[in-house]
Amino acid sequence: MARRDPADVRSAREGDGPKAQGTTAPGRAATGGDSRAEPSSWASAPLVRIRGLSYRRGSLVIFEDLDLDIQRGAVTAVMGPSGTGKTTLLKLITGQLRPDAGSIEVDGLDIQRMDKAQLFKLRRRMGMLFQSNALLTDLSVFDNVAYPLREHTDLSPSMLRKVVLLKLEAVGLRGARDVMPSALSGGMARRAALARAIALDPMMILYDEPFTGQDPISMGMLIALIRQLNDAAGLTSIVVSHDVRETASIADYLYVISQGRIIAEGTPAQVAAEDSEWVRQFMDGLPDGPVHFHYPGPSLAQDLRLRGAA
Ligand SMILES: Nc1ncnc2c1ncn2[C@@H]1O[C@H](COP(=O)(O)OP(=O)(O)OP(=O)(O)O)[C@@H](O)[C@H]1O
Repeated sequence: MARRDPADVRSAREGDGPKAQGTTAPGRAATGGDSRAEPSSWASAPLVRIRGLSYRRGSLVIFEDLDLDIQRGAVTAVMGPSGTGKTTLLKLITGQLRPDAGSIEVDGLDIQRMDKAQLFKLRRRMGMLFQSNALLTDLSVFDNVAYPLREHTDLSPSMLRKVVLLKLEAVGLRGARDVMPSALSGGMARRAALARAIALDPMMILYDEPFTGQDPISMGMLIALIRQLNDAAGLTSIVVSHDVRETASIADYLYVISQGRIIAEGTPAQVAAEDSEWVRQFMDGLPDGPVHFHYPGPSLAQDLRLRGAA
């Protein structure tokens, strides 16, 4: 797959990229026909720039020669079937995993060249919302949000209190500050974790499956919140998800990943108009298609024969 430079990405967004028609292999599709305006901030260098990324787990190829940009000020969604490597991508961006090949730059810094101390410093500028929320169960909502501030700043108690209350206000949980995590609903727990993720005013926030396990009301609140926080706080957001409709509703730009490669990218309207069978299977939730139901392995007959022989 040819590598792109930012001009190619902009070109794809503007709809003049090559359009893959009914591909039978996962090729990248940059599609056209969108009317959504491109934020002016996208003109500057991307906040995250990934080039030629390859990553394996044993013999399993997770990414192969992947190029991807996260534009400043935008909500970028990375979507794809379960097990396709979305969480792995977030771990690579935050330097928790090291690529086998390729480069990952965050805010102009090559994370492979950073030592541990530099990585920790960079990670403080990135808020992460985990699938599990990772709230500290022995601490109240207030103290969970205060935790990173106590760890990483010298704020006075009164200033710290103000910051925590403002973060809780932003997610609608100021009134629940004394509640313990075990007494929170799933949606409230996710919002408390979000308040903690923004406690240190990160430049970027990474959401790992933020809508999983949420009822429709909580999901609606989260969708609105992700967009509002991004725009009001001047954040850059990466949303990793397989919830197609919800994610597309707030994203400025989408990447669809399958089998280690980007199979489509563009604005939600551009990706929705894409007609390759790989993209359609994912976007329309089709059980049959190029992504197979069965995990790769020997045929059933072979396996049964082997078992019989054992
Ligand atoms: N620690 C690990 N050791 C070995 N393989 C792993 C490990 N973590 C993840 N994998 C494998 O890497 C692949 C990508 O996993 P990852 O969790 O990134 O996928 P995902 O797209 O986030 O999935 P989901 O949508 O289900 O959360 C999967 O096949 C998974 O089994």
